[in-house]
Amino acid sequence: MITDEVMSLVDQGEMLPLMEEFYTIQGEGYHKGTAAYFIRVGGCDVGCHWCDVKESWDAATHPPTAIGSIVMNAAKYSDTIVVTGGEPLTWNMEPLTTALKAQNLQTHIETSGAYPLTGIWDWICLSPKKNKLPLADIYGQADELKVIIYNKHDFVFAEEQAAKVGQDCILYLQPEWSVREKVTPGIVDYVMKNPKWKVSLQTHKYLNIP
Ligand SMILES: C[S@@+](CC[C@H](N)C(=O)[O-])C[C@H]1O[C@@H](n2cnc3c(N)ncnc32)[C@H](O)[C@@H]1O
Ligand SMILES: Nc1nc2[nH]cc(C(=O)O)c2c(=O)[nH]1
Ligand code: SF4
Ligand SMILES: [Mg+2]
Repeated sequence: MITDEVMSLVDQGEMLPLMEEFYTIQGEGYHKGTAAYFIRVGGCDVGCHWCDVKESWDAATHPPTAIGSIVMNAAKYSDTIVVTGGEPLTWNMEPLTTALKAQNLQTHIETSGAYPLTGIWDWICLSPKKNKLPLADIYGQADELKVIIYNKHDFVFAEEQAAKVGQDCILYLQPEWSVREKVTPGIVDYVMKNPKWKVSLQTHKYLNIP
């Protein structure tokens, strides 16, 4: 049973519903190919029908875990920590990232931006979703924009989202995994015609690693 005290610590971000943590290679986006320790926090109500971690959605199925123990594990493995989910911004990321920075770790986040940006981040990967758009404030903070391409309209959505980020934000189109064979030729063609975009692949899935 989860006590009121634990619920209050989760509300403050001192504990987080931890789904899994693993040391792997960042598979996607700007830092692809770089070793990093992943912290996957449960809880997401954005509801992408093609989400590749639906098991993360229900926060109640993931044990509230003290951030001290999460950080202690992370520091053993890597100096680059990727916080993902689920939707990590469901929770207050201030305590976790403050503790990671106190250990001199680089903090990266993978987020849909659907909830207020909390925490101290060295790298923000914003991956906007049509069904729950990012809040206005995060666009100017994003270091990379990673739009998932599932169908043709997603290119239109990608341009709408790119119009909102800062000048230095790096722009990626990433095929939705289940339709990758169908959509990848269109992405290749689009990037050659619109070279401000780059292709991002989920390289960890090709490498058969987490
Ligand atoms: C599982 S999400 C978790 C973080 C956050 N909720 C988000 O969506 O950015 C991590 C990254 O995987 C991407 N992603 C999820 N399912 C995918 C799929 N089936 N194919 C390609 N990318 C996917 C998301 O867009 C996001 O960039
Ligand atoms: N290797 C690897 N790289 C990733 N980049 C973003 C991921 C995520 O699920 O947020 C992810 C992931 O799950 N595994
Ligand atoms: S926002 Fe992220 S975790 Fe949530 S459903 Fe979409 S891809 Fe999955
Ligand atoms: Mg993933």
